[in-house]
Amino acid sequence: MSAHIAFRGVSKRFQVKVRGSRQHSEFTAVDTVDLDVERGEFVVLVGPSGCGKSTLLDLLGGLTEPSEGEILLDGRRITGPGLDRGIVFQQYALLPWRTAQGNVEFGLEATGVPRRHRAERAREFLDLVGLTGFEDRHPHQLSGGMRQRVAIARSLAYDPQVLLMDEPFAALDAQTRESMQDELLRIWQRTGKTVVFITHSIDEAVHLGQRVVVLTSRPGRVKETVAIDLGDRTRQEDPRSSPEFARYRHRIWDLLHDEVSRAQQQEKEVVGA
Ligand SMILES: Nc1ncnc2c1ncn2[C@@H]1O[C@H](COP(=O)(O)OP(=O)(O)OP(=O)(O)O)[C@@H](O)[C@H]1O
Repeated sequence: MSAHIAFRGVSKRFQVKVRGSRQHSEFTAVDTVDLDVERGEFVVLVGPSGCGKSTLLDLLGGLTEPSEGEILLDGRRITGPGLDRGIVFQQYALLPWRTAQGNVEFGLEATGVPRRHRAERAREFLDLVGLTGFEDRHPHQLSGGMRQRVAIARSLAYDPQVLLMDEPFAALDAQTRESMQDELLRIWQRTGKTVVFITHSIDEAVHLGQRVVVLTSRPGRVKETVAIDLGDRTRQEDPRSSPEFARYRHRIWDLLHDEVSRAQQQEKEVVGA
């Protein structure tokens, strides 16, 4: 059987202006990526800054098209955005003039959910992310973590098969971030969504992922995929402090270390060019 999500030889090149000239050159951001994700899986992508993580997620979201190769969702080629994929970015992208409830309902307006069901559905998903009682607050009346919960509720409410998350917790303080990670694991267990998650944090990757995909420095390729076998983290007292957790953290750190050094060298070369 074919995978739920399949990247098949996916490359992405951008045209960039050559400095001091009118000419353009091609810049390879992502190079021949092959990756399968199973239905209901939680996959985390890590890699040095600029290695093409967001580009891969944008491709999967259909926000941009591959220069080569294709991405299949249940065997169908992705050619644009769709309600089968929900995206949560680092910045909340909420409508400031709408309440939490209104923001979640907004996500449902495009899906043809009848008006009378929208309010009920929005309440249900706000409850799922622990925001019962905050329905009538506007984004500026909510904390960063709460705003991100609204964004997650909005994405989940229209029932996408896949949740794409681009550093969704990066702007949060350490404690809020950890509790959001646990919240997300619970939501993932309850909803059975497929999650593709980007992070810079090795701890976050190990805590959340069933598999962590380590990408090379630019152009992004799959360097190695690490299967994480830590059991159900939501049932453990302090899962981040176990020796197994430390071993996975070190393994991924090791894989990333060389790539980050290479990426920093590349940056210096670009600045010095
Ligand atoms: N529209 C674009 N035009 C030209 N270059 C682009 C474009 N979008 C991204 N890039 C370049 O492609 C490379 C990959 O960018 P991308 O944002 O995917 O990296 P990333 O791994 O998500 O980075 P970070 O971890 O810093 O967020 C970068 O060098 C970036 O400058």
